[in-house]
Amino acid sequence: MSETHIYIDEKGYKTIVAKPLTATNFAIFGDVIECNEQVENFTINQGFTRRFHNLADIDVSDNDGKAIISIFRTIPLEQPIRIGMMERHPKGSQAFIPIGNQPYLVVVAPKGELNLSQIQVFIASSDQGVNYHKGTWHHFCLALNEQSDFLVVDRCGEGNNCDEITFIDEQKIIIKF
Ligand SMILES: NC(=O)N[C@@H](O)C(=O)O
Ligand code: NI
Repeated sequence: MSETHIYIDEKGYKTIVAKPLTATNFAIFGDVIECNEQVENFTINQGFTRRFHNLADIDVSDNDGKAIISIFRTIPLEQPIRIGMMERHPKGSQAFIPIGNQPYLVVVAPKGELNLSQIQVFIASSDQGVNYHKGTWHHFCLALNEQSDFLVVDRCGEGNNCDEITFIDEQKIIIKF
């Protein structure tokens, strides 16, 4: 990825404009969990259910880890939201599936050494979940508009599974959408 997504706004602040979340534009970061005709789907349960099959790669087995399900009840940050941290989970994937009806923000950067110029921001609909692949840099869960619940599937196990980087003021990035 060459071009940066960051520009300097009229007040001199680093700024990123959020883009709509699609499986294609999120592919290097992880999976988008949604029902659409592009994913494998078939009817089950005597035709009363359509199964949208195998939507995300849940990768939690490092160091005998296991998958757990939690609910993150999240309140929105004050706007304009200014990104001041990024984290990654080196031992496992982490999936967020919205339970309510609100959109939310997804802030990511590619695995490896964190490169601030490669941060991307997506706005996800309440019909879309995301699964961060192991090592994908991301901001912690970002609700929009109102308190929102997310069903979270991630790893429980031995060893550190959360590397966090806090930005100095000049590195912080405002999100516009
Ligand atoms: N700390 C924690 O469990 N949450 C973060 O990993 C997050 O991505 O929200
Ligand atoms: Ni996380």
